[in-house]
Amino acid sequence: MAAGPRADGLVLRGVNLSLGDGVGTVVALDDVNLTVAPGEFVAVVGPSGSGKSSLLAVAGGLGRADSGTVLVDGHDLTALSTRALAGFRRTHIGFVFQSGNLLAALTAAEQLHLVTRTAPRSDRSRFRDPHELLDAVGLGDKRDRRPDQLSGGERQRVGIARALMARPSVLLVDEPTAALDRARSQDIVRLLAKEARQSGTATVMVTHDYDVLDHCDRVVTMTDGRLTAV
Ligand SMILES: Nc1ncnc2c1ncn2[C@@H]1O[C@H](COP(=O)(O)OP(=O)(O)OP(=O)(O)O)[C@@H](O)[C@H]1O
Repeated sequence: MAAGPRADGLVLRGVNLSLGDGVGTVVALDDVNLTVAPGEFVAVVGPSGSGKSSLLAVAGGLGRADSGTVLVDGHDLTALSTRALAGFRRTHIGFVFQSGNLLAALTAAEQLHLVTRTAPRSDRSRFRDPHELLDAVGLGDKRDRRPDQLSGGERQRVGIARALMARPSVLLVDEPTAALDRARSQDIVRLLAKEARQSGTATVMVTHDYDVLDHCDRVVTMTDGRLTAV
């Protein structure tokens, strides 16, 4: 695997991305530069359509930039083959989505165990203990519940725990509080801040929720594909 210059956490340098083709082309990312240190918690705000989801996709290797560099723990994602990128993503990058994206038939503990079971044997030693992790996110007593037996905030906690199973270097979080009331939103973002610091995970959260920004170390704004510090 190609290693770039040593740079822990997440580094985006001069990243450009256009989407669509012909007359419909949109510049989703325009010379984006962003560094998130291990343990740092950065929020990304900005209008709808400004490129926030594109930023998470490129930072997490779900999509490829047209140009520029994306480093995760010093590894240049742009230099990896599609196959190598999929393996790297599984062990180094965690994703948390708006709805939690849980499997309806599985209990909270089973959602976490599944991550271990579907991973190659060589990756298994790095995983955290599902029970300890569910304790850490405040769900120790609800580990045997399925998603329909959990509240929205609890489902989101399971999603966060699942994303942290492989001890990722980078955690990418897309609007985690969109479906939650104010008190639960505060709890969830406080949990993300605590986990970022304790586990040293470089964490990026896209949000429209200005009430939760106090828990973040830094806030950056996307406007028309350009990133600026607040
Ligand atoms: N597959 C696509 N083809 C063409 N244009 C696209 C595609 N996906 C997104 N876009 C456009 O790229 C721009 C950035 O979209 P993106 O989803 O990154 O914005 P966003 O800030 O996450 O928006 P929101 O807050 O509404 O989720 C928008 O103008 C969007 O319309």
